[in-house]
Amino acid sequence: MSASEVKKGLAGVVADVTAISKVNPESNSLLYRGYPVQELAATQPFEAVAYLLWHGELPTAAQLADFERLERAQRALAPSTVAVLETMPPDAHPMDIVRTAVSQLGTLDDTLHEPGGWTDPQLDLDRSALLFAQLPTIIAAVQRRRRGLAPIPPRADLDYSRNFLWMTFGELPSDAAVDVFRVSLVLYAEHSFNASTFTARVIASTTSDLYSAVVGAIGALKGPLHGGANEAVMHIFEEVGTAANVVPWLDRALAEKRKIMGFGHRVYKHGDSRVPTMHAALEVLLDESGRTDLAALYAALESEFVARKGIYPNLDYPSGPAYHLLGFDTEIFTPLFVAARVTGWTAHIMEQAAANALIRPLSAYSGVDERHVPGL
Ligand SMILES: CC(=O)SCCNC(=O)CCNC(=O)[C@H](O)C(C)(C)COP(=O)(O)OP(=O)(O)OC[C@H]1O[C@@H](n2cnc3c(N)ncnc32)[C@H](O)[C@@H]1OP(=O)(O)O
Ligand SMILES: O=C([O-])CC(=O)C(=O)O
Repeated sequence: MSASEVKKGLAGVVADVTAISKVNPESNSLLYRGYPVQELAATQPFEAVAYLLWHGELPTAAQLADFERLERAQRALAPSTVAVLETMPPDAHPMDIVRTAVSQLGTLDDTLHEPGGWTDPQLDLDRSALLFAQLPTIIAAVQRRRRGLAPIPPRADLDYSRNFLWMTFGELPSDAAVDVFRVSLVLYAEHSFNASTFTARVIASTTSDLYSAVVGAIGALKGPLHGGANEAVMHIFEEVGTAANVVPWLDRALAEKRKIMGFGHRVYKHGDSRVPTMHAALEVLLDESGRTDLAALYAALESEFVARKGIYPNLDYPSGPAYHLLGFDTEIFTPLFVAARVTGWTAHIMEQAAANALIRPLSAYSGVDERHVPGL
């Protein structure tokens, strides 16, 4: 294997098949189990999208009701999970806290000790549902602790999106704002072999357990070239300040060869299929809040960067400011991505396990030629 054969970053490499989602950069479309993501975002509760990703079909009304009952019944954290959250330094990055909490959930799962329990398909489905139900409780508690506030217990009379916002803020925004949050979760849920999902599949391919694979995926998502970009976008807005500052700021940033967060994508080169839907959702919040300054800054940075580089916004560009306007701290944005993407990750972990081959590529050696320890 020579260095010239290397596909740096595995760019363009088809690593396996998947029936979970199809990203098509030519038609700028994204299908979850065959359904256009825009149609799901317009019509489905996030619970139904999770069900679709795991089972391959949208739930019937009875199946959705059963799943909602299960999800609502599992939201409360074990006292030991609450204790783990409380021992973490309050100023630790929320992604590190969430990663640690998921790892701790793995230690509570006795079925991992059963013969074959690590990769049992039914147990993996149960574990996926548990993570789905508990991540909002964990993330809301982390957000509140950052503000010196006690956690708010989950409310079984509220659906997933409403309960998440309730546990975080102790009040509910307008129905329109709740819907923006739901739309963001649907759009973030799944995106084929992105870096965090591929990480999860690599870990699953060793026949390790689902919690370990999700912990690894969280680590991969944290990076600003991937999920961490939604947080980084907000830092950029803060740094630029106003729409009038965009041109001089961009002159400097590009001269320094900085990456502008929230723009560019490995697969989509003509725009991200999810951005128009998320941008429309963001506009609802911009209108509600009267934040014409942020709307102007958003538009100015986008048009100036696209004009100069021909590189388009990705989903993190509209999601970052949307989460800001919903009231989340910037450091909580990527954990929100975790809560959404755990659905896709776990669907992929189960798909990998069902038709497994150890993922172990080759490398081209570029070190020194063979040599020998002196004196031998
Ligand atoms: C939900 C998600 O995870 S979406 C991705 C979120 N990540 C970001 O928003 C981070 C900013 N974007 C980037 O860093 C990149 O666009 C990536 C990592 C997402 C994709 O990268 P790749 O497919 O590897 O493209 P690559 O980095 O090679 O970019 C190609 C060229 O465009 C430039 N480029 C790409 N994105 C950007 C950007 N956001 N700002 C400035 N230049 C950029 C690169 O510098 C490179 O230029 P060069 O050919 O002169 O060296
Ligand atoms: O597909 C990717 O490489 C990154 C991305 O947009 C996602 O994970 O949603």
